[in-house]
Amino acid sequence: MPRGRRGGRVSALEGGPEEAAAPAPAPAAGVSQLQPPAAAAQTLLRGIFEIRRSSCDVVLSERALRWRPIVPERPAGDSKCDVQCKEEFIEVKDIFSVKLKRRYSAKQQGNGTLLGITLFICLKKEQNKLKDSTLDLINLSEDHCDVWFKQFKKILAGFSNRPKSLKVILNPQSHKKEATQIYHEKVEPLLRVAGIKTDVTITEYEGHALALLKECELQEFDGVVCVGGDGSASEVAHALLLRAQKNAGKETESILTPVRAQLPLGLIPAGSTNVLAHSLHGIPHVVTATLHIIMGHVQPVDVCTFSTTGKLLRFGFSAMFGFGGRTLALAEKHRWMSPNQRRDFAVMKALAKLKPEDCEISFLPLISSHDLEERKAEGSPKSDCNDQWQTIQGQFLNVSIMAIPCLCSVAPRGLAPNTRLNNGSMALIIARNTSRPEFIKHLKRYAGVKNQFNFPFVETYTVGEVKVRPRNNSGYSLEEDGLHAAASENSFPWNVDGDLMEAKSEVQVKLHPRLINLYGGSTEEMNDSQGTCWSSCRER
Ligand SMILES: Nc1ncnc2c1ncn2[C@@H]1O[C@H](COP(=O)(O)OP(=O)(O)OP(=O)(O)O)[C@@H](O)[C@H]1O
Repeated sequence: MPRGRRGGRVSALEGGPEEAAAPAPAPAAGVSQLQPPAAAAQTLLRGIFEIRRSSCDVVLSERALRWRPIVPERPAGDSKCDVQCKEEFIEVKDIFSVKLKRRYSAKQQGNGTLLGITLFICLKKEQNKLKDSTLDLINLSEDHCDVWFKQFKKILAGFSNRPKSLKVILNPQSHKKEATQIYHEKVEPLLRVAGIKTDVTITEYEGHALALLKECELQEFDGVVCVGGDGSASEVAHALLLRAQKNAGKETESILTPVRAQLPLGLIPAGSTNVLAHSLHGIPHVVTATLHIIMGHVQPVDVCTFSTTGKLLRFGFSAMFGFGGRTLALAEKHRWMSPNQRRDFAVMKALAKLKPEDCEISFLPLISSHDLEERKAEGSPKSDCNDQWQTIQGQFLNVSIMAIPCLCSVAPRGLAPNTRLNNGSMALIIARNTSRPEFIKHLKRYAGVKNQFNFPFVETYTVGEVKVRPRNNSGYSLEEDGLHAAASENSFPWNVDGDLMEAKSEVQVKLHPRLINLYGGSTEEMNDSQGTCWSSCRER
């Protein structure tokens, strides 16, 4: 029974004062550079566990858990030892749960046989992906494991930014109706392991999330999670922001300076398009999104208000007018088709009927950070806005106004690659009237990585506010496209985060920096990451 023998060896060391503060052994030659920056942190516990079938000397400090296989000394010294003795470590901040590991047999009653401790870890993988993993620390001694278990629990309790209770809103109709399955198979098990309490509402109709969040008690929750696509995510974000205005005693009809949402929002991608989750996490990956929520990674994100004649229509993150709005209007009229089918059909139909919108577009340009620095150096006012509205008029095929990069499968760098989640500006991308083949070329360019906007008919601006005023009062009629559907008279379709918004006249889009916190890590930071210390240690 090798495990028993190892357990016996451990018990010789366990429980005594040496467990709490023994000096760390000198690192083997060539290993010291593997030490994380926290190497000097105070040792909390030291003991012996079996890890991946090797008996290891294990040291827990405030910042990291390190282990090194114990190899019998060889009288003549042996370079092989260097390889075998290499230290590995995980950072304590990557642990999201700890459990006692037990074996249960059919005949056994009670708690089962203690085998050790299991740590649940969040690993960074390639392409912004996060993955859950476990690390077993095997030791059969109840007392030994109890000391370590309590210490891990204490450390985890110190992560006050991690949610303990979440309100979950799930749209069972998203995409091909798989949101419920995704939640139960991939999300809920991880939330359970992390000890997070959940209260799940399955939406029954469009607008249910909005109605629910208007009234429901939210005090007991640390955050809200939406399982669905962009339409659901945007509805929940809008609802949280409306709720915050109401709580702050603000008039919700005409908001000039909205207050921030009180609770962070987590987005689990389960829709036909998952642009919001994709932009937030750099990848539309359910486990990644769930782990960001569990780890309490929070990002402040810029939000826009959409208003007409001074009245707030809604909050949102991105909008398209013209081709983007018409395509969505067509797709919505064909909900009976599968998501991919209706998207392709709508794009083809809108391209076939391609026609420009006669509009006036006014915008407030923002000064780039480079120019701002120059201004500061010259002692000019610090404002990043030049307060000078600019106006352009003409025939436009599409107008995109985006506060976030809008990453999606057809545009891996995003529909607005030059903006960031919280850089305090929006991208205004205008496609003026051109031939259909040229416009298609422009659309196809999104699939590449560069020169998306390198066309004579495309203009891009960095702005803080935009007003779009259609000059043709006849509005948009779906009947024109032979669909015989009742479109609202004199209204124009806007695509706001994948949701259809109809507006009769001028729409004003205003950016509000960092208005909502979303659960997610910084994608820049994640892209830079070279993987966890643990995995990099193992690869060396
Ligand atoms: N039970 C329901 N029945 C019908 N519609 C619903 C229901 N629950 C929510 N909705 C509405 O469905 C709309 C679209 O849902 P969602 O965005 O989740 O999925 P999707 O359309 O497949 O994805 P995407 O918007 O990313 O293309 C949302 O605006 C939401 O209000």
